[in-house]
Amino acid sequence: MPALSTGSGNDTGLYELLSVLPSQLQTYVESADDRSFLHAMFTERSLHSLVKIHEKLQHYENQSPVPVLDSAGSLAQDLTEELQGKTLSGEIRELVKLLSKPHIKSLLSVHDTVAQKSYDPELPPLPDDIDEGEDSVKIIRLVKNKEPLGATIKRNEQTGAITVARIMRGGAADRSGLIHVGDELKEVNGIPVEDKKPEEIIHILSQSQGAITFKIVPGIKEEAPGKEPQMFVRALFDYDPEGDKTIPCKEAGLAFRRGYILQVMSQDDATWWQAKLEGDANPRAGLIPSKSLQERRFALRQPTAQTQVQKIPRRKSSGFRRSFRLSRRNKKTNKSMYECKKSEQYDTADVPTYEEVAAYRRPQDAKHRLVVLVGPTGVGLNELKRKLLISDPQHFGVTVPHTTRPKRNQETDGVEYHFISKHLFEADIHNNKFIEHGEYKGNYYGTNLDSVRSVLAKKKVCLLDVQPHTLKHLRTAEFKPYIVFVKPPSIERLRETRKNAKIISGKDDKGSSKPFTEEDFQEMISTSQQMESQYGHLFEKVIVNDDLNTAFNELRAALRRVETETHWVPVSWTHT
Ligand SMILES: Nc1ncnc2c1ncn2[C@@H]1O[C@H](COP(=O)(O)OP(=O)(O)OP(=O)(O)O)[C@@H](O)[C@H]1O
Repeated sequence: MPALSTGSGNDTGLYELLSVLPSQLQTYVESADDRSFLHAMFTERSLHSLVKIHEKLQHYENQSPVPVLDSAGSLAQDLTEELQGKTLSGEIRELVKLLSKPHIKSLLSVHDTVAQKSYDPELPPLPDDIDEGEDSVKIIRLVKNKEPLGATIKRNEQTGAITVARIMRGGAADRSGLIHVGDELKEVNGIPVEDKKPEEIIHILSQSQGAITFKIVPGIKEEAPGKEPQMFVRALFDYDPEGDKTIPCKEAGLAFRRGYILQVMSQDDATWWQAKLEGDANPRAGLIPSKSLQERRFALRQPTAQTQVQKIPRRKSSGFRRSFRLSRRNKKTNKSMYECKKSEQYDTADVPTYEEVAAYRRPQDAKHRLVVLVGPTGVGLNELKRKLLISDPQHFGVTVPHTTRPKRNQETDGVEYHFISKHLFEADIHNNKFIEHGEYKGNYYGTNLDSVRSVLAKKKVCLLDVQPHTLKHLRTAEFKPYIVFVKPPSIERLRETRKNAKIISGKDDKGSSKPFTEEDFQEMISTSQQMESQYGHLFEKVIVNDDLNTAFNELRAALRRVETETHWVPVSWTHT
């Protein structure tokens, strides 16, 4: 039987073997199935192709081809230069075009590397002034483009040594894997750094382009490379490193605005975290104040903030909503009839720093997120709610308020109000079932959590407008509120747009309406500013109610997106 090797070029021994094997083996194989299996296997096309490749490889191995030249790359370049600028035929133009393609250039470069057998990486020459007694040093060469290095340094006050303080995740230094926290910097581009201030070294680095050579004494502790962390937070405050005197390196800071989603990459340092903007293609992290640092900063400013908060007066002089926003099905419902009793204190314990969030998309059959509208009195919350209800009464719904006052003849329980006993109402107050409640002429009125639940249970979008201090209690996994702040336009635009509008008078108990006064406009704007500064971190959407139809369309579109698209919500809302 021939050996499984074909030897020289045209020898077809292996093919012959493949063709005769089934008949040769026939006498040893009894089962017809096995025989047909063997036949199919030996006539299989892929087996024949493999044998062909084997043949070719053997052929070239025996020939031991050697490259004709080892500088195909430079030859191609010379040829291109020679041909350029001459009157060329179509074929030569095509050749020039081919030779200029990066893939061909790379292929030729690989060819030359193999031909020259120069497989070792090219290292920069070692500096010849290395002191024998010196610690073992690492010479690192990084090629720097416009991107910063992504590392911060510090000076040890006792020894004067300059060490790497932190490596920004995803930055150039991090990606190189060559520089680590704790490494001691000896030289940058041959310039000793021992007697230099960190700012001077940063200056040398920022001036350097192209290859930078570092002489480094490796630190003892090296960071273990970790997986990219996946913690996302919503920033609840604005941050600008330019104005931050305490940041170790302004250039390394990451600026952000309240509401931005940040991906936290490292919390190794208790004071300065590293983060990048969510969705940013740039892998390099920037420094941001850690949660605890921001809390400390807030606490230092707190005494003034606290007095300001407590000073916010009640509706009559401040413009905070004077009423609970109850269902307006009955136009006669007097919206100024009751005051908020207990919830005027503000919870100042919550420090707006960061809130951990996760991406959430409402499953098709799940209940809708509660839509909460907030804004100063007279801004147009009821008008917007009314327009939404009219636009799609099957889709949107509002809550029915509870009261202890006796039902009137024309009223139906559960339509204008849920009429309940004082005893029951007080029990519900005790059990924290009221979002807002108040008393008027000896009767209680209020918006009960169960009335929100009953709208949501009908698979409707529940529209609720509340005073902003109640938001905190509504922010639960059950309601997943989408909070929209409706804010007034400029005073000039208020004068123009509200010419025919009416505000419910706060001066009498009857809730009679009157045209807006200049004082009403000013109050609306200042209350809006107060609300935004105090509760702005809770608002997911801000709409300026300038032109009513534009504001309505913006709100409608935002609500559609809430129903269908992915949004960032507090991570606890996504736990089942
Ligand atoms: N963009 C707008 N342009 C003109 N008029 C408007 C606009 N938005 C609302 N209005 C009018 O302003 C008045 C007050 O609006 P609305 O009652 O909706 O305010 P509200 O925020 O619910 O106030 P309140 O706190 O007093 O209940 C109404 O007459 C309304 O029609």
